Amino acid sequence: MEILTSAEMGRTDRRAIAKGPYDGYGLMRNAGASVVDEILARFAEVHGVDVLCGPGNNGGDGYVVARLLHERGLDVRVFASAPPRQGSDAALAARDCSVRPEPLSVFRATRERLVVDALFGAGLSKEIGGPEAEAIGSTQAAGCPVVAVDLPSGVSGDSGAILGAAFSATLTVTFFRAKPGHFLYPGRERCGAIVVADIGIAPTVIEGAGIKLWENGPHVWRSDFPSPSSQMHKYTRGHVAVFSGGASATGAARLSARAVARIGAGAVTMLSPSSALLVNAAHLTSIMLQRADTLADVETFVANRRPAAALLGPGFGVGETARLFALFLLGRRKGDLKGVVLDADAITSFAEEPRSLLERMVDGEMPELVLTPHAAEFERLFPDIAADRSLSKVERARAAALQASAVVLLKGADTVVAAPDGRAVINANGTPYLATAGSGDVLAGIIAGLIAQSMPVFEAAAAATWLHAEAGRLFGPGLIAEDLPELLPEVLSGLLGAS
Ligand SMILES: NC(=O)C1=CN([C@@H]2O[C@H](COP(=O)(O)OP(=O)(O)OC[C@H]3O[C@@H](n4cnc5c(N)ncnc54)[C@H](OP(=O)(O)O)[C@@H]3O)[C@@H](O)[C@H]2O)[C@@H](O)CC1
Ligand SMILES: [K+]
Repeated sequence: MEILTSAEMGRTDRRAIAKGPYDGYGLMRNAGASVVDEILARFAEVHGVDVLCGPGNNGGDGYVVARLLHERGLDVRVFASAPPRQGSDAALAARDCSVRPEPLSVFRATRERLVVDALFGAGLSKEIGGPEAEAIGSTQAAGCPVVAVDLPSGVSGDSGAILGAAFSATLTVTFFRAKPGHFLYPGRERCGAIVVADIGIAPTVIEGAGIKLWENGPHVWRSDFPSPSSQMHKYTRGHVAVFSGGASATGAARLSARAVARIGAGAVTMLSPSSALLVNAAHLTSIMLQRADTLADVETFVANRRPAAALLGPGFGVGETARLFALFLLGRRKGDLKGVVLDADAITSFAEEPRSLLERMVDGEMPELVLTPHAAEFERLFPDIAADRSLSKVERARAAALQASAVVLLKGADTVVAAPDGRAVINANGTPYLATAGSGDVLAGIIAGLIAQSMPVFEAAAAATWLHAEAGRLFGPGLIAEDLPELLPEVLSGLLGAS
């Protein structure tokens, strides 16, 4: 499913109205009716409903909800912060609603009554204060259920940021398509359950509108997902080079290598410094092992063994060696090396001299780059982008992707993957159990393994994020990173079997 910004949704509304069959008030009636359907389906025991209406069209939806619930015999009260603008669709909705509005300043939430939050939606333009903030405080204190119309008021639809104060909804009903603020934190945790309602806008209305943001899922990348054929041998299924750290830091790279193998790459070679060869040898079976202390060692390996993808960073150590190896790999030709994944220490290694990475020579013949920073690593490599508080997480990842000519996977509970051409996904199937040591090493391995199997890099990074999260969900409590590669076969069976 596409995710639309407020501006894109506004354009979509206008196009839909121009195309028909619904005018603005028609769409608003459909929107209100869809909220009422959800309320009746989910809160059957509620008899009293307080509908809080703002001055814009979000408030207009609220008047429709109030009218329909009143017509069904529920005890409905309406509290309005300001009257709708004359001539607006909201004014029509208010006119048709026979429940007389009271001023929002007299509203006090009670535990037994449902609150419908129709104060602000897509048009939230400044911090919430005054009676609206008091209404939010009173609702939180009462602990009553809250149904948010479009967005919980106070949550920015574009960034998920909270402007002053925001409702914590039990349910949010949004229209046509979800907005970034439904998926990006902190907004996401304020939405409760999310329903995307059909209000009579045809999906074709956004065709050609240049929407480049999606909720991550198989629909985004399934057609590029590798499926092995009987004609393949282990090297055509992709050979991945994974770089190990020193003797006391080898576990991270082994987690990565295990994930590379489990995601279906045909062969994995661990490139290890001499100091760690014995430790790695003691732990590896199907994964090959190769000594690599110097750049010359890496050059020889790449020339002779031609890995399809390389992963550098997990447990590797920060410094000159990481920079040297990374820039060498990125200087190959794509025919020899499809892609390079730089994770963890490899990202931090460029913090002091980002230009050598960000301004490297790039042409279409060079290996693709995937960067997988968490927030702190992102800040080290892209301090200016990270400092710009006006940017949403999606916009930050996109700006970084453009600057680095790389796919950027910005981690978190709401991981965003962005490509230099502006395409981006927000991941929504994560679980808190994934926040465990080594989890990121496994993710990086899955990406490298998919690239080696010829999956395009943006799709590979998006697929890896989703599969990794699915594995985490499958295991649940008690998850450690070692479990994740072992769960991939089951996740893959579900994915490949279902299609
Ligand atoms: N046909 C359609 O398009 C459809 C639209 N639909 C519905 O319309 C909603 C969007 O409507 P909208 O654009 O009127 O914006 P909305 O969120 O109601 O607020 C704007 C008003 O609030 C004010 N305001 C903002 N922030 C404030 C603050 N902190 N404190 C105080 N005031 C503040 C702002 O003031 P201003 O910024 O102009 O000064 C303006 O007066 C959308 O979310 C969906 O629910 C559906 O019915 C389907 C069809
Ligand atoms: K709202």
